[in-house]
Parts: sequence; C-alpha cells; structure tokens
Amino acid sequence: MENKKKLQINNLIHNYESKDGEIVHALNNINLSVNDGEFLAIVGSSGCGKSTLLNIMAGMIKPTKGEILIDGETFTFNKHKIGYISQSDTLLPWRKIIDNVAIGLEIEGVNKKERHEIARELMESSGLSGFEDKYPYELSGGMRKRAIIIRALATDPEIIFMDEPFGPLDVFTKELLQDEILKIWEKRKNTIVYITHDIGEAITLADRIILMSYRPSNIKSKYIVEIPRPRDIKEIKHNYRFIELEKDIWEDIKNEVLKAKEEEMISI
Ligand SMILES: Nc1ncnc2c1ncn2[C@@H]1O[C@H](COP(=O)(O)OP(=O)(O)OP(=O)(O)O)[C@@H](O)[C@H]1O
Repeated sequence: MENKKKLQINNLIHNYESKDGEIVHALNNINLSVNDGEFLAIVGSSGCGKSTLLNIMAGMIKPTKGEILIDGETFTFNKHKIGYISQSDTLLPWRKIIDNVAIGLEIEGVNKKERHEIARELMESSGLSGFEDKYPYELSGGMRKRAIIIRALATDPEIIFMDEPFGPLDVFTKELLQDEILKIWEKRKNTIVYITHDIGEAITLADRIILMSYRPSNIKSKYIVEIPRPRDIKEIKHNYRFIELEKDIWEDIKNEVLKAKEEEMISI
C-alpha cells in the first residue's frame, strides 16, 4: 500500500534580495514529499538553505515560486496545525513554565483548567513535574528545551518542524533529548521535519535523510535509514548500518563542500 503524503513541496524556488540589491539564489526547484507519520531529517553544509526550506514549509517565508501542500491542500495557518521548534530559547521569561507550555492552547481559546491539565500531563511525561510555577530562568538549558518541545506538542500539531533544536546543548543533554523525541514520536507518530548539521543525529532519529546540495540548493541525495525501531540511542552507534550510512553521508557532504569551495575560488 502506498504511504499517504502529508506534505508536498512542488517546484520550489527561493531567492533573497539583499539591501544593496544583490540576489542570493537560495533554493532551486525543490520537489519533495513527506509521508504521514514520517520522521524526515534534512542535512547539508552551512548556508546551503536548510533553514530557508524549513521556514518556507512552515509558512514563515513566502517562496519566490512553488507550492506547499498539506494533505493535498494549500497550506494556511487557519486550516492546518503545525509546530515549530528552533535552536533559540523561545520561552517567554515573564510567564510561568506551565503558562509557557499552554500558550498554544490559550491562543486556541482552550479554557485555563483544561489547558493546565494538558500542560501538566505533558510536563509529567517529560520529567518537568514540580516546575509548573517556576519561571524559565529557574530551569536548566535542557529543561527549558523540554518545555519548548512539549509546548509544540500541546496543541497536537499535524507536522512539527524542527530547526537544529538541540544545537547549543552539551552532548549528554542532547542525547537525552534525542531519546525523548524518539519516545514521543514513536508514541504519537506526528510527521516531523528535522534539520541538523549532525549526521549521527539524523541517522539516530530519522526514517529518511535528505542531503541538500550547495547553493542554489537542490536535493542532492536521499537515504533511507533501515535501522529497526525502537532505537536505542547508545546502541545504535554500533549498528553496522549506522556506521556505513554515516560514512556515505559524510563522503557525500564532503564532496559538496569541496565543490562549493572550488566555485568560490573561481569566482574570486
Ligand atoms: N533574510 C535573508 N536575506 C538575504 N540572504 C539570506 C537571508 N536569509 C538567508 N540568506 C542566505 O540564504 C542562504 C541560505 O541560508 P539558510 O539560513 O537557509 O542556510 P542554512 O543551510 O540553514 O545555514 P546554516 O546551516 O548555517 O544555518 C545563505 O547564503 C544565507 O546567507
């Protein structure tokens, strides 16, 4: 049976224009579909356009050309519910953690009792019980990140877009959070599109990995991660498929970076 397509990107082109009129050709005719419940990771060298692609998919940037469909319909915020998690710490410092976690529900008009119930449940499942009435500055970086993740989950979005969510964290905290994301996703099966620089992270988490070429960026390669689930965050690194895949993707990215450097040298 064919998988149901949740998200579809057709003929996407995006150019930026800087203040002095210089055009940056960021994305060049991207065609991509993401299946319902799929965990898709996007990797690529720095500046290749990963965040641009994610921000367009999440409706935050209007593309120069092309269309974004969710369940076959043009994406609009009125019709479709999405979650977005970036690298930055986006908790509101003046709100208690429970009110931060519940903010999406508040915007949806859910009453206080109900939204606090949902937020409490999520906080309990992610080890944040007891911190409901604390303020963001009273939590560690890892705890704040957990609060941001469950805030995105609280409204039960159809698709969650994540832009290097664990980038600034230490390796230990990062692995704990990766483990949590895996557990949450294995339970809920939301569709996730996840950007990362970290190839190991992409292999650990994703069903499929897209490698973007250098600018103007396109999809250079696609890799299926054929490692069974549930995945053990520590064990997976010793899996021969993990090792092979990591080597192949590294090689692929290295060639892309070298090509970009050569082009830069020629244009100087
Ligand atoms: N608002 C903007 N105006 C002009 N150029 C931009 C703008 N945003 C991004 N760019 C350029 O578009 C290209 C793609 O940027 P983008 O941030 O999408 O890349 P990225 O792959 O996410 O990079 P990184 O991995 O370093 O975060 C870069 O050359 C960047 O300088």
